[in-house]
Amino acid sequence: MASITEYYAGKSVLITGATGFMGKVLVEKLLWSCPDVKALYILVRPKAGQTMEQRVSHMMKCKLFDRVREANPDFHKKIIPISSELTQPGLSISPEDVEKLSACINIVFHCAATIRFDEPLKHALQLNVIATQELLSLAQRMHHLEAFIHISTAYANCNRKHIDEVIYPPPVEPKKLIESLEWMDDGIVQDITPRLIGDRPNTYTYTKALAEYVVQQEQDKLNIGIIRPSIVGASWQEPFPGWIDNFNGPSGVFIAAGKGILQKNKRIWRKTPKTTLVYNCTSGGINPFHWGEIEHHVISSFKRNPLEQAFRRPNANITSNYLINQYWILVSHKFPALIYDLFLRLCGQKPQMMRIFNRLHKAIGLLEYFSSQDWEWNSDNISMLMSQLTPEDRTMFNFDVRQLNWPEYIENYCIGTKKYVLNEDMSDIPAARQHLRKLRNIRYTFNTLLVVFIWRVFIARSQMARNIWYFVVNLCFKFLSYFRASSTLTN
Ligand SMILES: CCCCCCCCCCCCCCCCCC(=O)SCCNC(=O)CCNC(=O)[C@H](O)C(C)(C)COP(=O)(O)OP(=O)(O)OC[C@H]1O[C@@H](n2cnc3c(N)ncnc32)[C@H](O)[C@@H]1OP(=O)(O)O
Ligand SMILES: NC(=O)C1=CN([C@@H]2O[C@H](COP(=O)(O)OP(=O)(O)OC[C@H]3O[C@@H](n4cnc5c(N)ncnc54)[C@H](OP(=O)(O)O)[C@@H]3O)[C@@H](O)[C@H]2O)C=CC1
Repeated sequence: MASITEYYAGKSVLITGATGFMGKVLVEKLLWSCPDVKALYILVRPKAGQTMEQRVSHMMKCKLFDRVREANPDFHKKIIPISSELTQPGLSISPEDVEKLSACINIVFHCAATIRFDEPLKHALQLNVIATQELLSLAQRMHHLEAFIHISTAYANCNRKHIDEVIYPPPVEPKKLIESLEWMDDGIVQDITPRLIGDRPNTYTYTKALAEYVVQQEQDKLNIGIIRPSIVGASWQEPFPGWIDNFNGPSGVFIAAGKGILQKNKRIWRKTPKTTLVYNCTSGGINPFHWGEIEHHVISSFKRNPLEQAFRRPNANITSNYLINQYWILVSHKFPALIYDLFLRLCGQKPQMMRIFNRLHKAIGLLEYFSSQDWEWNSDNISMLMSQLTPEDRTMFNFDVRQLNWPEYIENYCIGTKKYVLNEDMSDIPAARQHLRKLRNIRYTFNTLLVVFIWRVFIARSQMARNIWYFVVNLCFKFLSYFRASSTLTN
């Protein structure tokens, strides 16, 4: 049997979403571990004032590609960008490019998607479902296609508690939904979205479930693999530990905790042979790690490697009680944010803390569905795949999460958010630690002053408080006199 590296030798691969988080990692891994791959065709759109070419050249300068660049400075020659806007008919690929792709592509990886949890249904449907249909049509025109790999999510069927590696019946026939949404204006679609998505939390998981069904419909014509990752965080080992470039999933919450703007949070739990092969890529069943443990390691990691200019010391205590949670949001988030914004105003600066907290609460609210429940994923196909690999491939393409050391991983993850998301320098750590010590001293001083103030108010107003105070002071004096007397006797 050929090794994976041998399999890819001389092959042409088409990748959608190559400019995204997972797509970039895939491109890097193929270039590194399959150096004889013939070409990687990537579908890219112009964006944010940058042309397709500028975006690709910028992407290839990313630190992620350091080892590939070192091994082969001409690696960019293997990356062939194809202009494409996935929401347009025919993916807006030019006829010449369609011809080119039809003639040469051997493997397709479909990574592109909108992963926003608040995406309007029409747009999520357009990108996650209709674009997938369009890509499948294109794939059928490819004369040498060997596999179509669709990246889904382990949460596509999050309305179920036990999830097997099968395609479940879709919540609605995608074709019918597409037809009916076509004539509706955005307002109506927004109104009926909660009814349509039913027991799923957002349009993302809903449209990803529809996309799986759409892909499955082509199983007689194509060799299909559906990959369902759960939560993808920073890189584990390759190309180096801790690479991450976005705030998605738990990353934004980790950063918020590190910056000290997440003091209390709602209870979060552990997440714990066919023509179409589905792979549930999850770790909960084989190497579980609880959200509570993650919290502990994130906080201690950020205490060792603090983020710059933290608002407060890293913290994120977990509570399941709604009222306590609301209390802490008020006392620990809104009140300090108001004071800080007032301070900024007085200094002639723009207030920003309240805006940051509001955004954070919105994000936490959207993530809560996933962090507060448990799912059980069957991962037999993943185990089967692992058992079929040669020992060399198992090392080169290691996805055995049993070997993952969570505390070490979380440490690298937190450092990764500092270095690659916030672009902070590791040499600033002593100054950041000094800043944390200053924050701790401010907190101690503030708490002491607060206690003294409250006590003074009590003493002024209550006879009982005065009596207690005199009793305690008296006790202290007696203790001191006893201590003095006994030390004089010993001498
Ligand atoms: C210590 C605690 C330990 C416990 C932790 C527990 C955490 C629980 C987490 C559970 C995670 C579960 C995830 C489930 C994943 C499903 C997996 C998938 O399939 S798919 C993957 C899952 N998909 C997702 O995760 C997507 C979830 N995200 C969303 O849906 C949206 O971002 C949003 C609705 C949350 C905010 O929308 P909106 O308000 O419109 O804001 P925009 O997005 O437009 O960003 C505007 C700007 O702000 C920037 N920025 C963003 N966040 C932060 C931050 N935290 N801070 C600072 N900045 C942040 C952002 O870069 C941007 O900057 P720029 O480009 O302008 O310069
Ligand atoms: N990240 C995670 O935790 C998980 C991700 N997944 C799945 O993995 C896949 C990749 O996710 P991830 O890399 O995190 O997502 P990103 O948001 O980082 O990347 C999305 C990619 O899709 C492209 N894209 C979006 N809209 C269009 C469009 N209209 N036309 C052309 N390209 C477009 C983006 O291009 P551009 O740069 O131009 O915007 C980008 O390359 C998705 O299918 C997602 O469902 C599954 C489970 C977990």
